[in-house]
Amino acid sequence: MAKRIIISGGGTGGHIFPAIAIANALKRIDPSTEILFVGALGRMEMERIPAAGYTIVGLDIRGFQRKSLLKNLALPFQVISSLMKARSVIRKFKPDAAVGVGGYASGPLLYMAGMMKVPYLIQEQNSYAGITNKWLGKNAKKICVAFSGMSQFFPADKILITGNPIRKEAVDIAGKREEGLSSFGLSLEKKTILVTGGSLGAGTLNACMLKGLDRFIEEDIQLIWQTGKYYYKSILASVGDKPHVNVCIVEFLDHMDLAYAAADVIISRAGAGTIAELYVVEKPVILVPSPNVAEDHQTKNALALTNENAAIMITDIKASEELINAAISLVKDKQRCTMMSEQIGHMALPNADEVIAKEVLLIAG
Ligand SMILES: CC(=O)N[C@H]1[C@@H](OP(=O)(O)OP(=O)(O)OC[C@H]2O[C@@H](n3ccc(=O)[nH]c3=O)[C@H](O)[C@@H]2O)O[C@H](CO)[C@@H](O)[C@@H]1O
Repeated sequence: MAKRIIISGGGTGGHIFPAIAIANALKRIDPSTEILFVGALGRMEMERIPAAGYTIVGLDIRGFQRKSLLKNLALPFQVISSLMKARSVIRKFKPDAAVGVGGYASGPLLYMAGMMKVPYLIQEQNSYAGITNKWLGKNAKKICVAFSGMSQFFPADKILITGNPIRKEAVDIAGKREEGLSSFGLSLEKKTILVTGGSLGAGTLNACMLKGLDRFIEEDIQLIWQTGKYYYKSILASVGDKPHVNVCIVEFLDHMDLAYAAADVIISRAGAGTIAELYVVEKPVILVPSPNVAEDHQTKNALALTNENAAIMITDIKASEELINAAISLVKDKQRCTMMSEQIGHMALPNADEVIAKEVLLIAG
């Protein structure tokens, strides 16, 4: 009989896209699987999940606001109302299993799933687990992770190292270089650097690109520059409405495959999902880990690559000084690019999406 699965979580692309990858794999294995997403109202998942063709229900839940304690006054009420809504969603949808990918909505949904005896699986993308996932891990049937050493956060007998699930369409780049460059209005003859700050963009990378823009233009190197939603308008205001022909500035890349295919070199934050994709697209990459994440986990993500000579890492603090020169010399160094592409390709854990989907179906009975 067709299984019914709830997938919960979101907040940033780092949680949303693995969730979509798992859903797509569930559908590939059994197209009759019924999937319902549960996210947080007002967050990115409320747009991205329907765009991927799935139904989502929103809970009115936010995280703890460290910057404004006043804003937390409503938090206990939000938690209670989210738990009630999670209970009614579970009652109505009657899932055989639930999946949590992290983000605000995972907490109330998985807690209620546990209370209502719905078996659940957690997918943890990072080498560090937050407090909610650690707590939810106790009652999980399975915890799928991408890094070793996760038994410090979760019961060892429930852990399965699967790697991070990625959307197949985001990394399907074979034969798409020309289409990719044309889609960004760029020339096929010139070297091209893709700059991505993860799903929300990165202030440091944007500042570096602004500072180095003239250097790239002098060197006749093309840029696909993803700014992120929050920075887009101010970057355009600084660069001017009509940037140089070598430069394509976008708020968000809807077709990662075309951007990856067009790039000779990639400059990126070190989010776990992006890294899992970089393993597969096999391009030379410079990682600038975000210093603003729990336990500095992006540096750990990046070190896994630099230890294998599979990427260059530049710290956030040194980026302003070093990034532009490093990128220009890398894109001109064919031999180093080839070596780095080979090394990064060895790190892929393919088919994480299907391995996880099979585990979900297993716990769903
Ligand atoms: C600041 C922050 O909290 N970052 C965290 C967040 O990163 P973030 O949300 O940036 O997520 P990742 O880097 O893991 O993945 C980004 C995802 O967004 C997609 N994408 C990105 C840009 C774009 O324009 N279009 C697009 O589709 C990428 O293809 C990728 O699938 O979640 C990750 C996974 O939990 C963590 O490792 C990061 O530390």
